[in-house]
Amino acid sequence: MNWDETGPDTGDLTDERLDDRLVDAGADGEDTAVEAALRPKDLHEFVGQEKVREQLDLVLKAARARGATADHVLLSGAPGLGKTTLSMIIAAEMGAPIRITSGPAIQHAGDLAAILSSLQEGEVLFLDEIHRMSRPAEEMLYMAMEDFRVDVIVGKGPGATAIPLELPPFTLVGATTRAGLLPPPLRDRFGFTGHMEFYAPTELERVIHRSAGLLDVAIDTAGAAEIAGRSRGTPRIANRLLRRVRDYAQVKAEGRIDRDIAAAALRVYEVDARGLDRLDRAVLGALLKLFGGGPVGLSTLAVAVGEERETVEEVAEPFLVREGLLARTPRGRVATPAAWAHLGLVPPQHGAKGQQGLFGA
Ligand SMILES: Nc1ncnc2c1ncn2[C@@H]1O[C@H](COP(=O)(O)OP(=O)(O)OP(=O)(O)O)[C@@H](O)[C@H]1O
Repeated sequence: MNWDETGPDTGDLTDERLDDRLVDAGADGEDTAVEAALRPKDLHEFVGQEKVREQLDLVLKAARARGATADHVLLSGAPGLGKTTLSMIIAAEMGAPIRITSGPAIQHAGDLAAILSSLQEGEVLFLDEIHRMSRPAEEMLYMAMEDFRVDVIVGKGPGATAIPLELPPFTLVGATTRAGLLPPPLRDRFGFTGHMEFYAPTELERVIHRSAGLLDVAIDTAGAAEIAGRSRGTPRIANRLLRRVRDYAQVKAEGRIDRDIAAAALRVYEVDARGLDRLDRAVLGALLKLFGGGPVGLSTLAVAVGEERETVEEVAEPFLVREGLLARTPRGRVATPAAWAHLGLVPPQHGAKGQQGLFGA
């Protein structure tokens, strides 16, 4: 591979393109529809996350044995790792209904009071992105979680009065991508906290085989391994890549997925063997080819790939850092030896490093 063949061609990395990123761990419209069908229905079917599963199993069994409502549960972890799925499993295991809402949807304490006061006894309330709730709603939640009671404020100013409202016992399942952002008083009110880890490739293979079965797609072991290796440790991405590979297999291979078909399909969709897409490779390519592997400042790197600073920092970099391909240092972004190897390039010899330090952070 040389520079002339692979210069960072970033012309069409528009916002719409970013919305369509196959390797984005967030849910899109198509996911929402299909995910309902692919969600495991009980803890037994839920793949991986052994620790969380084992601990949660105990919490739920003990609550059932006591005939009590389960303790409040906090689930933390990156998008697409199964927090919503687990909350539904908690409700199913407790034989309870579930109400699903999210922090950003609750901007006023009154919004939360309306939801809480309409819960049934034992109901599971799933609050996604709990760290994004407004402060007054958060404070109302403290009392609701601890005492199953809220104070509804009626009126304004000096004449305002607090009317206490008893709530039925319920189980709050809070989900957050960043447990560290939760104020300690909120974190402390959860009886159980489960941290969801990225999945190992073998676990993702199991997710893919399970989903292929539900979607009635024929896939062999090597085909599932090929998709798993490109799924960035995330079941949502694994399921999405499986659906795209299925499309390709239907058109080109009578619907059967093996290693070659999976690899060929994902080449078409520009997801490489390690799960990097076009944006990731453009960032890495610019860092290596234009700046000799860095250090280079984030703004300079962003200009080089024709993207916003935030896009590079928030969309591309987290996975590159996680994969050990890029490091954020006080002097700027630096490529690791693995990055050179991944793009099939040879790092410059020491003499060529005269550029270092020219590009500020
Ligand atoms: N452990 C698992 N086993 C099998 N499938 C899983 C597992 N975890 C997640 N999935 C599948 O991945 C998809 C995404 O899961 P889910 O919606 O629960 O993720 P999430 O962590 O709630 O994401 P977000 O934070 O973006 O809402 C679903 O289709 C689900 O079926």
